[in-house]
Amino acid sequence: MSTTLIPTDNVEAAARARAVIPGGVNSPVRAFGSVGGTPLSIVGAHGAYVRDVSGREYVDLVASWGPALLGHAHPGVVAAVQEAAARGLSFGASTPGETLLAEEVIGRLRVADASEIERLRLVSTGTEATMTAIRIARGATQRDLIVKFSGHYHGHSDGLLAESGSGVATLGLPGSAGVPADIAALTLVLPYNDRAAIAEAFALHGDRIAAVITEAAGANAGILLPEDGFNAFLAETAHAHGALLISDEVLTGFRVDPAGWWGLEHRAGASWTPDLVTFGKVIGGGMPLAGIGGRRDLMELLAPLGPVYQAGTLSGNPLAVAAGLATLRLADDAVYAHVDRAAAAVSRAAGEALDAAGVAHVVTHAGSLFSIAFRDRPVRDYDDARAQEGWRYRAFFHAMLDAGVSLPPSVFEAWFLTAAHDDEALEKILAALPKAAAAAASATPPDVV
Ligand SMILES: Cc1ncc(COP(=O)(O)O)c(C=O)c1O
Ligand SMILES: N[C@H](C=O)CCC(=O)O
Repeated sequence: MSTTLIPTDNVEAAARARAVIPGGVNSPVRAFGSVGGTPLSIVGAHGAYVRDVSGREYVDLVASWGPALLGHAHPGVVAAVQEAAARGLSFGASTPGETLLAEEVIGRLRVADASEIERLRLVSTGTEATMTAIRIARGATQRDLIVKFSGHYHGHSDGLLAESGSGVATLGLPGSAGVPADIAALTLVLPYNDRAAIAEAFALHGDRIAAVITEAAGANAGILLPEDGFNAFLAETAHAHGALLISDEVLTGFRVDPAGWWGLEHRAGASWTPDLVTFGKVIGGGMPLAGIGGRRDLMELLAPLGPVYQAGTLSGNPLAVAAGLATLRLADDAVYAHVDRAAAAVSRAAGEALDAAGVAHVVTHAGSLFSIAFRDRPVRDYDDARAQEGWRYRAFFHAMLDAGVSLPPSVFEAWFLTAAHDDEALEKILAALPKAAAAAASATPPDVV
């Protein structure tokens, strides 16, 4: 028998959740694993704010881990979902909306006519998108090995969890139990931004590598920015050996630019093109939706046209498509300009507050995405990210939370601004920063009593 009463404080909500849900969460990053304390149990959100079970509101810098580009419950997105819901929740058949969304996505990627993204297949999660992209790459090349980078996160499929970022990094895990050794052995994990390591891997295994999968810009071990020309180098190296480049834009896609990270690099003059690209988060506007895009010859390897199988009862769900389409149509240049300005204001103020408190730190940006690492040198790869004084973030995070600002509960996650972060919300964040910086300054490492 379940009780229908909703808890009215986070402690009770977490206790009840833990009694029926492993760890009390449906995704480990929500568990406050590295910052400690009681996870928020959220009952609602609007604009730049989330509200917990106790009725307390927080300025939100998690943004559902990225999707809420326009802010929470944007009226235009909610109306689109309500209209779609009134027509039926799911049909298990094609819908016109899917085509409109694919047209919108492909159109956005036509930056300077450089895009080779000609087809899009919709799935429900970023995990499915990267898993499918890899299957296409293996089907196309008839090869088995995959290259990924340590500290990058591509979802939780078996072959992609080794030295993964996000929750795997937060919990300090090397990967995941339950992945057969034979599967793990098919993934070569290399240090990010290390061209020599990549050249060596291709020299040794080039005829067995199906694809390199990379976050377009790393954002799951804090921000790991690709060095100048690094993505182009990956494309050239992969292509020189008959392998493909899969650019994972689940997090960056449609968030850092109307055409994602790839669009940002192209507007700055780059000319590389991924063979396959994966989307998630913003493409679904807060509903479960993701996609794989690519050249026609590769994408038409997918069933029913080709031999690579992929399917999904709820793939292209009409409510999710309605939310994604409304979000992308509303996300005009003014939205991106606002998010860029808001991110610049918050990151600058955070840096100034930490400077004033004498805390060694480095702020790294990938467009409007940014993160703070507690070290005095740039963060180039996962080893650098792990070498920081991450324990300072715990004190910083809780001081912000006490002041009514909800940050990502891990130093390895990016901060997300939205179009709904107006002056009032930004002022609340800025006002909270000096105290949080002071808390970070006086924090002690976990083994010091
Ligand atoms: C870059 C990247 N790829 C893939 C994923 C997996 O997406 P999902 O959580 O929707 O499975 C995520 C985040 O979760 C991500 O940040
Ligand atoms: N860092 C992840 C996505 O980008 C966090 C989302 C999750 O795993 O729940």
